[in-house]
Amino acid sequence: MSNTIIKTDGLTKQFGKFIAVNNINMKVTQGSIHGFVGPNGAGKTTTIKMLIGAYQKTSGTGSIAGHSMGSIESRQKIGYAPEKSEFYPQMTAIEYLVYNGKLAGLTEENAITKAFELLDLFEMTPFAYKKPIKFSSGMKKKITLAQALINDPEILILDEPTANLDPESRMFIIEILRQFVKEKNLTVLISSHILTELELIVDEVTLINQGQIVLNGKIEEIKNRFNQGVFDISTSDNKKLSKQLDLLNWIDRVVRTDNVVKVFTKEPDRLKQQISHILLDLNLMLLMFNEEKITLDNIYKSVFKKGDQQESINNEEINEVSEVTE
Ligand SMILES: Nc1ncnc2c1ncn2[C@@H]1O[C@H](COP(=O)(O)OP(=O)(O)OP(=O)(O)O)[C@@H](O)[C@H]1O
Repeated sequence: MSNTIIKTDGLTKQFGKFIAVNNINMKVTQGSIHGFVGPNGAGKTTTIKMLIGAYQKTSGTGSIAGHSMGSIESRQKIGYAPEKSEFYPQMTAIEYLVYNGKLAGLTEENAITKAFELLDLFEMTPFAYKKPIKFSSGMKKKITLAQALINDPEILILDEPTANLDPESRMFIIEILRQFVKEKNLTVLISSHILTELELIVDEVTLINQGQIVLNGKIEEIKNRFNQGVFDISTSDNKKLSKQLDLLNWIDRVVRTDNVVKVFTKEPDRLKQQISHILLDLNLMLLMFNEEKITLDNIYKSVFKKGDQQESINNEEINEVSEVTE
């Protein structure tokens, strides 16, 4: 049984006449890593700022762990790391973390203990008494994340946490997040315009474009929905196999190359069920049978291509794809 910890209903934000976030329905499951993905200007930061209570909504509702978005109770549940942190020029890393810990309601003693624990976790202990303003972007990002974790939040909201980082720092941060989710049942909402790196860690995803949600759901369900039904098959006689498959009206296309028969079908399960009978009838030996797995990146590309053609996707379609199982 999974619970929804973040939920929005018709959430909307207008800046003057411009609708930055347009009537979005979004669900995030407790204990999941949820990718919030869309191109630049899609409305990710605006949505996040409403969720953390930094922006007033124009209309709609949002709840965080059962509390109204923006309320003190909801804010206490959240740790937030902005895309770019502002550091006070004179503050050292430890002072910055303790200051933020106290702002989040910790006693000085607890804030100090927690700050040193987090510096250790992010391998930043040697820099405790140095000033973050002078750090590299990777080091600044680690301090920003440590700040977001200082009050042991239930929900961590990260705006572009790995933007402008080298691959090693990205993997380091991703690993720490993975560890936290596993150990503390933390829910993580990560916004990014790059899907490939998120693909490794996210359980769920929301795709947003031009202020509207295009897709919201669990990765496996989404992948199944977009399942292409493309198979690579190799047998002792590929010519014979492709001739036979070509005769079947539920097979859309068969392409034979030297070693492989590529098969396209809208009925992938039927092919999986029947392939052994087909081979037996033809007296063929199976050498390879692979279903091409669709990547999240391909889904992203196909969804945004569709979005471009349609300008926007209407609400009925959004409801059809908004299915994070409760
Ligand atoms: N304070 C504001 N006043 C007016 N327009 C704004 C304001 N903040 C954001 N916008 C506009 O709202 C839209 C969504 O911006 P937002 O920053 O939420 O996008 P984003 O998906 O986070 O993009 P990025 O990945 O570039 O950060 C953009 O067109 C942006 O120009």
